[in-house]
Amino acid sequence: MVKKLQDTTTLHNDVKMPWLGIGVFKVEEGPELVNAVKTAIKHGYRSVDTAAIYENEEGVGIGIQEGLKEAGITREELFVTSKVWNSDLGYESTIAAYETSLKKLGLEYLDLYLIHWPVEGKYKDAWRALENLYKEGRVKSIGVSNFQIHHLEDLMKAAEIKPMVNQVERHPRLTKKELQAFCKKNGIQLEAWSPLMQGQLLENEVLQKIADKHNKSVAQIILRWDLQHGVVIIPKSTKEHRIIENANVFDFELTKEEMQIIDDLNQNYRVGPDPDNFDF
Ligand SMILES: NC(=O)C1=CN([C@@H]2O[C@H](COP(=O)(O)OP(=O)(O)OC[C@H]3O[C@@H](n4cnc5c(N)ncnc54)[C@H](OP(=O)(O)O)[C@@H]3O)[C@@H](O)[C@H]2O)C=CC1
Repeated sequence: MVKKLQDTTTLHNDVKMPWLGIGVFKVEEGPELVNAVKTAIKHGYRSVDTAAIYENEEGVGIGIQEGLKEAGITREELFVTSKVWNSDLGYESTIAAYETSLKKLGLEYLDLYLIHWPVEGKYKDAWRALENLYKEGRVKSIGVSNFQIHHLEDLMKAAEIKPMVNQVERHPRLTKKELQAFCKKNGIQLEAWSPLMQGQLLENEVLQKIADKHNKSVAQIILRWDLQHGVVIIPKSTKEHRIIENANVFDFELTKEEMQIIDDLNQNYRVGPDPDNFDF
């Protein structure tokens, strides 16, 4: 059972990944971004999730440097994720994209590098690039994002190394039960993006009732539900009180019945694009 903010899950290559990190999607370069990353590290977060397409890797890098300094911890104590964007998928272009991300972040390596979207006809070459970066020791772990079961099956047929992580949209309205089971069976760690459904679930009455019972917020109930399902979470907030709130999910436990009630909220409803039907 996950007990504290700095607890980790062990990926199939034995790398340890924190169960909880901060996401920074849609946070533009500038002081708000730098502060969010710094504040998260100050409050004990040890994982940061960004992507080339967010166009904020430079600010994330500054936030990391300042956060490490203020918290008095080393780079090795932090887990940093970025993602290669669709237009860069390809062998050489993916390697080049990795270099660019490192440069922008001001880092010498990433803990996790992901293929952002499963662009047909492109993700296998990109995966070979990730495998080589990994084999050369230039990235600690590699994975994918927005991959459905059939994408994973297809990739694994050609792959030498199995993805360590699959980061997908997941929240109580989109529980992805089959994908979760598939990932578990194959030793692929599932990670939830938009775990709070971008803030759209926070008024839900069913969740509010459970929250009241535990004297917690709806956001905390959802995040706890993920953790108890063995899913890594990266909620985004730029506000200090919410950054603290979202990390305060290690001192209570949902009952089996409560877990089931939340599972039953599933409607296969997405806030983001469909990985089987996107055109970017
Ligand atoms: N791989 C992929 O394709 C994708 C990955 N991601 C990653 O996942 C991360 C999280 O997903 P994201 O889409 O940002 O959405 P989230 O589900 O994390 O929701 C973020 C929204 O909820 C608000 N919020 C956060 N905490 C609370 C709280 N405790 N109470 C009330 N409101 C709250 C935030 O506002 P405020 O900041 O004002 O607090 C923000 O508007 C991203 O930042 C990104 O790193 C996201 C989308 C796609």
